[in-house]
Amino acid sequence: MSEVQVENITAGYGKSSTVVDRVSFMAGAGEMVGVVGPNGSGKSTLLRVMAGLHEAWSGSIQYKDKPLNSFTSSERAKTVAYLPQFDELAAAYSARQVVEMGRYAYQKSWWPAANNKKDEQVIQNAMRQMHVWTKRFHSFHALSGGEKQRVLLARLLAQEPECLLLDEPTNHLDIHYRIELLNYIRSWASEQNRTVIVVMHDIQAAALYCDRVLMLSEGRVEAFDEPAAVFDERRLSEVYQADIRVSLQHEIKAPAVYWRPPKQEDNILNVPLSWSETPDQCQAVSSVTLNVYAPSLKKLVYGTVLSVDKINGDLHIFEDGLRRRSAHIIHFSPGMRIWKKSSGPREAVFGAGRSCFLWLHMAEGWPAQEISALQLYIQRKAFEWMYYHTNTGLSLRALEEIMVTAPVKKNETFSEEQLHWHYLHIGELIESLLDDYNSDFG
Ligand SMILES: Nc1ncnc2c1ncn2[C@@H]1O[C@H](COP(=O)(O)OP(=O)(O)OP(=O)(O)O)[C@@H](O)[C@H]1O
Repeated sequence: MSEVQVENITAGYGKSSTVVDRVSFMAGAGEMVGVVGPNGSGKSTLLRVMAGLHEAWSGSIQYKDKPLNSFTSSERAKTVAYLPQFDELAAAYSARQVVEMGRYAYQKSWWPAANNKKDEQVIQNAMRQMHVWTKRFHSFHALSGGEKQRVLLARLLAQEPECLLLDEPTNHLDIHYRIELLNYIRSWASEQNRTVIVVMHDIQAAALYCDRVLMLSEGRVEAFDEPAAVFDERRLSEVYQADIRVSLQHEIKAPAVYWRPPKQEDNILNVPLSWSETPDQCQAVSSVTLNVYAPSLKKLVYGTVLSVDKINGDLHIFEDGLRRRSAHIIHFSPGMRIWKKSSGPREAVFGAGRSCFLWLHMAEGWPAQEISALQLYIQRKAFEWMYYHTNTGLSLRALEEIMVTAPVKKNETFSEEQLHWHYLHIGELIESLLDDYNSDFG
């Protein structure tokens, strides 16, 4: 059983610049742990410390309860194999000779020693696994970037270590080999009960393949947990300083992580959406029943909205249908109008000019925990759809302030197929509402 324990590691270069700051985590046998974080956050330095190639200022590393600094060099080679981010071999070795280097720790004389049967078998297997056996007589320097990377990985496998430390192993690999490599190291860890620690820039791959993820930011541990817990979009956006989105992927039970190029600021009208308790500016025309989740209130409010044919300011939401209990007001930009679909009470669309957004609503009451998964799923898909396919004029943040709820019955539960159905149809539903809206107001 292999196990890696990193305790309070602080490391850096020169005298003062701390690059890795009190990092602790552990990885168990059979586990694949991804190390993610922005450029310069200390990932490679941490890996070099773990490989025993860079000395930490303080803290300790243990493999199977044995301190790294107590290993002999051949014990270390049999325990940990490290793939650096950049590895340019100076001498003109053949691809096979590079892989043979992985057997160094097992040989009794100086390399290149005559390989025994076992060495031969391990070298061949490793090269075949990495699809470079046919390249064995080629000069390492004459290989493509991806072939070099696969030869270097074969060298690590030939080392037969307990733990692989890989610094961006999918560098230079095309999608086919990237998937193949990740599948391979994933099963190498699970089937042989060994450990993989892998630095990854591809967050989506980390979400798909890793059991746990260590996120570093400025040398410190920002999070260490399962991918779904670490890849929170606010955290990702803050750490990477980018607009990163995460949504549920029901088919593969991993979060889908993606990013967007920044939008031109002047294309976004940031409508201030806020809530208040007083209904005095209300212009009531007729009433519509809505369920609205107000993140700022952290609860579902449902009841009657006094719909108005023109909203030049505030939309009021009451917690009861009789307009007695506290009302909440959403402030809209001037000129925004309300439009009600005539065919039924289930949808209401509000918009300004050609833009609009949607509320799905139902009068049924429900316990928040039962609705939340479906509700969050649908509202995210709906807002994504609106953001990309319509000119709402609203920032995504503003859109998110008002959430879509779905028609559900009390105590109803949802299968994945139902969720999927909602996902597929929400776009069409919005599209048809938009068509109606545009023919009325376009
Ligand atoms: N040999 C070195 N000497 C001095 N400073 C270094 C050295 N190697 C790295 N650094 C500095 O340490 C910091 C962390 O570097 P490191 O390579 O560990 O980060 P990283 O998270 O792996 O980055 P990247 O994602 O770009 O590979 C950087 O600011 C870098 O400039």
